[in-house]
Amino acid sequence: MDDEAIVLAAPLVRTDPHRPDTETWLGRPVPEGYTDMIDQVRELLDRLAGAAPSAEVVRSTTKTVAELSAALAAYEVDEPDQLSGRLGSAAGRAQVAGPALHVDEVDDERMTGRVRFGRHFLGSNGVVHGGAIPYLFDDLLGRLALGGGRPRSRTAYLHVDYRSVAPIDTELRVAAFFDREEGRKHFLRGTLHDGDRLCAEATALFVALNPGQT
Ligand SMILES: CCCCCCCCCC(=O)SCCNC(=O)CCNC(=O)[C@H](O)C(C)(C)COP(=O)(O)OP(=O)(O)OC[C@H]1O[C@@H](n2cnc3c(N)ncnc32)[C@H](O)[C@@H]1OP(=O)(O)O
Repeated sequence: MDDEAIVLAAPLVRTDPHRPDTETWLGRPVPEGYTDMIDQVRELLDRLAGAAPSAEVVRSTTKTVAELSAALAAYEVDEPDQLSGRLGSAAGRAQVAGPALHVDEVDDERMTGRVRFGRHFLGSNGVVHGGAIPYLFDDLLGRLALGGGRPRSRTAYLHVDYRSVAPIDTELRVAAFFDREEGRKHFLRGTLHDGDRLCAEATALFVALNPGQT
């Protein structure tokens, strides 16, 4: 097994000091174990990306996943009642489209945290897919854009510079900064580091929505 294969086969380790099992959403308690379920789906996506299964395992996995989809379909809700992507203190807001981002510190102007991209986000050679990094920055900067009592806003542009490769299955550091405000325009920037090494940085404009604007 070469070094790259060893990295890709490393055990999945996820710890979430902010596990929000007691969190409420829309005044109702989040079902116990909800974030564990999301973690398991993340792990499933990582295992799926990394597996070359036998036909028998393909058949049984297809059947099991179809059964799980049917079970969840019975609980489908409209967007305002959705939990995934809405749990602010859960890793990655409990949204599996992006990586499990853990926010460590946040104030009105700054946010820091950690993120680990699993095998699901592999591009090639043990490196995170380039498309996954803008997702991370949009989410990170979008959250800070909403901080400090600022109004809802949408990303007008997001510019990402890839400075060096970002490895998967590695805890990376993220930081976001609220740079300045010009009327409805909010300028933010973010960084992604592996240790002291800068992997990527981003600048973004978020435009505050006018009343009634979706
Ligand atoms: C718990 C929840 C946490 C959530 C975190 C996740 C956050 C995710 C955030 C998103 O991803 S939002 C989805 C992606 N973005 C969009 O779909 C936005 C699509 N675009 C729009 O809806 C509108 O173009 C936009 C609201 C951004 C702006 O349209 P408006 O009609 O409201 O504003 P307008 O076009 O008049 O522009 C206002 C100012 O911004 C400037 N501007 C707008 N777009 C720009 C641009 N692309 N580049 C440079 N400047 C831009 C524009 O020139 C102008 O500058 P001035 O006031 O100085 O004249």
